[in-house]
Amino acid sequence: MTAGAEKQPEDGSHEKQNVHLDSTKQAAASPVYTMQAFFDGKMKVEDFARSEQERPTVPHDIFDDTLPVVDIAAIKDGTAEERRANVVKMLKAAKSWGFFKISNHEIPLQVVLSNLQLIFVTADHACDEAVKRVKKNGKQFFALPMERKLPVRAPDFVFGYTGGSPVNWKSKWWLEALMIKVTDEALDDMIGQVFPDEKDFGVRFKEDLKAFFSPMHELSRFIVEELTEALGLERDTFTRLETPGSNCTGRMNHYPVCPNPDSVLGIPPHADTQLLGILHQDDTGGLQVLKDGEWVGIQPDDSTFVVNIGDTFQAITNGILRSAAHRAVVNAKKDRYSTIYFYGIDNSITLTVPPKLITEDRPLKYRPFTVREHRKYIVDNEVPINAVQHLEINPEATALFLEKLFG
Ligand SMILES: O=C(O)CCC(=O)C(=O)O
Ligand SMILES: [Fe+2]
Repeated sequence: MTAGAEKQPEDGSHEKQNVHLDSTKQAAASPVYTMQAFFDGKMKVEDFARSEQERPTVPHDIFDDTLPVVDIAAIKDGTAEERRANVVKMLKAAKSWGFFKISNHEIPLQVVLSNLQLIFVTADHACDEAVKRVKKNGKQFFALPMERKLPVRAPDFVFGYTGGSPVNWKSKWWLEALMIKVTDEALDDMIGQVFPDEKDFGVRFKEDLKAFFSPMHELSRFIVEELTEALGLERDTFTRLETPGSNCTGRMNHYPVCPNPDSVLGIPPHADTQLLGILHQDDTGGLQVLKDGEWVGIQPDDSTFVVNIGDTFQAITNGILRSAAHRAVVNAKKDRYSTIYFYGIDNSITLTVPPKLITEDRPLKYRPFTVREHRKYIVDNEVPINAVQHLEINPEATALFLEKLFG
């Protein structure tokens, strides 16, 4: 998730990866995180234990293979019939599951793996020369000692390194994550901070990250626009709200192996904030989606990515698209890694549902909101499962709004 409670100018212009603070100041401003406390011996696995009702009932390696798979190449270059069939399938999945897989997306897996292995290494995939070199040098981000990772931490819990959830939260997360705002400035900040003495490596690292982020960005826009058009709106109704103040973020999650996986959660049930996310998970398994009240394990496979609708897309489509709750469970055998590209629109613009999506059968459900305020709500409330509900309006307010809108 890309949640945060940054205290920054309302125009969002100064939202950046805050890595320049000196570490003493950072330490004072930032919470201590659960995995950090665990690695330091200050927390035990038992301290991560969830209540009976919250515990994962489905293990990490039990999957359901019914998640729809959408063929992106067929939408781009297929016959009219193939295109229609896949767009219909995608819209249906976005409404019912809030999740779908995409195949033939034209982003070579190696692009994801080789550059992200610079951050974390999934040994099975370590075939690329660059990856081997990085492994040997021990430069993978997550393998760095905590004191080198922590300064990349942003106190706003949006961009930077977080070693779990803040220890003072009720919810104790078993993961560490790196969130990178996808701008040149943010990437330079992060790389300069982590690898200050290795300029050549830094340049290559950044090139590799961008080689991943750029096509993910294009792919995200394409999917958003196809869904928008399928809803009967102008194609760029939402993508035109993308600005430099948008929240397009890369997120890398590392779930360390856990001796007692049935009692903890990597990430508890939540929905993502932005318009959509595109996820790659390694072959371990652990992503689970709430579908019709049941937790469904999503089978890892290297030929597809997993796409999910975020709260912002649900709210600005008047609830037509679904931002589904999902969670990550961990296991006792092997570390797990996942990588997500989150596509977001401007943080500060007031978003409203397009009138075309408000009908007698589907009255206006969500009040005007900004992405920034929604993210703040999510963090302030420790990432609740159905955060989007706080954007709902009550019937009286709806009637007033509709009267204003339609006279
Ligand atoms: O690791 C996963 O599979 C899910 C991660 C996730 O939901 C998130 O980072 O928001
Ligand atoms: Fe998520």
